[in-house]
Amino acid sequence: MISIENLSKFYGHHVALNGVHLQIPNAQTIGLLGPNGAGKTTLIKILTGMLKNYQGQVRIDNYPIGIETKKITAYLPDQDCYPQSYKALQMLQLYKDFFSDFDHQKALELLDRFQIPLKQPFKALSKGTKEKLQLLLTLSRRARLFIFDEPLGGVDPIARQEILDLIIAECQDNATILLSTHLVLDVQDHLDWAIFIKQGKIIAFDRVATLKGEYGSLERAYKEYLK
Ligand SMILES: Nc1ncnc2c1ncn2[C@@H]1O[C@H](COP(=O)(O)OP(=O)(O)OP(=O)(O)O)[C@@H](O)[C@H]1O
Repeated sequence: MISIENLSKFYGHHVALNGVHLQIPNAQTIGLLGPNGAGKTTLIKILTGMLKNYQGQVRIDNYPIGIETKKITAYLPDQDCYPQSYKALQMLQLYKDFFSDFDHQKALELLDRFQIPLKQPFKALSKGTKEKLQLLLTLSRRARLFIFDEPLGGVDPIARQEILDLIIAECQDNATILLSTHLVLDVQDHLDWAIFIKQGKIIAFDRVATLKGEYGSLERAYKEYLK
């Protein structure tokens, strides 16, 4: 699904990604895990076409990053990208107008399921509610690749599990999910694969079942690899 060869990214003299190689399989849920400043967001920005100035080869579904890859990739942008005065139903309309693969009915059902207030503008929603709304908009696209950069930080633990279950359900429809998070404990039972990244280098890329078998838990493996 995602093929990355010898990818490096410099910000001035600072190296954010350093010779990254990754072959990410189709229809799997992959955690992108690493400490602050490891290069996770930089990698995601390259995959979503937001960063263009890099060295190496990156392909999604055999296409170089561009219009074709953007069509099949649903990415959760940060909150600043949203019209702050829009209410939830206006957000749905915006997505419907913008993305031909947007499933409006599914989004309506998820609005109800997550009890998103319909009368408040985006800017008046709590942090966690904003995150839920953004997530459900992203998940309502019929994309082949979903990329989430730290989607769960403001969400309470019960909703977090519900959202993770929802994300995983997408994968059963043959989508690939790349999820960057610091919440290793919360996601460890939801992931098929884990990428450990540190200082711009891939430290490990393995099946979560293998890592759990070897270290007892994904969290322990994370600590061992990234200490
Ligand atoms: N626009 C930028 N200009 C200069 N340096 C940058 C820029 N963006 C990121 N960096 C640097 O590149 C490195 C990787 O940053 P990145 O945001 O990709 O890390 P991250 O793993 O997403 O971190 P976090 O978990 O804290 O979000 C860091 O050292 C960061 O300071």
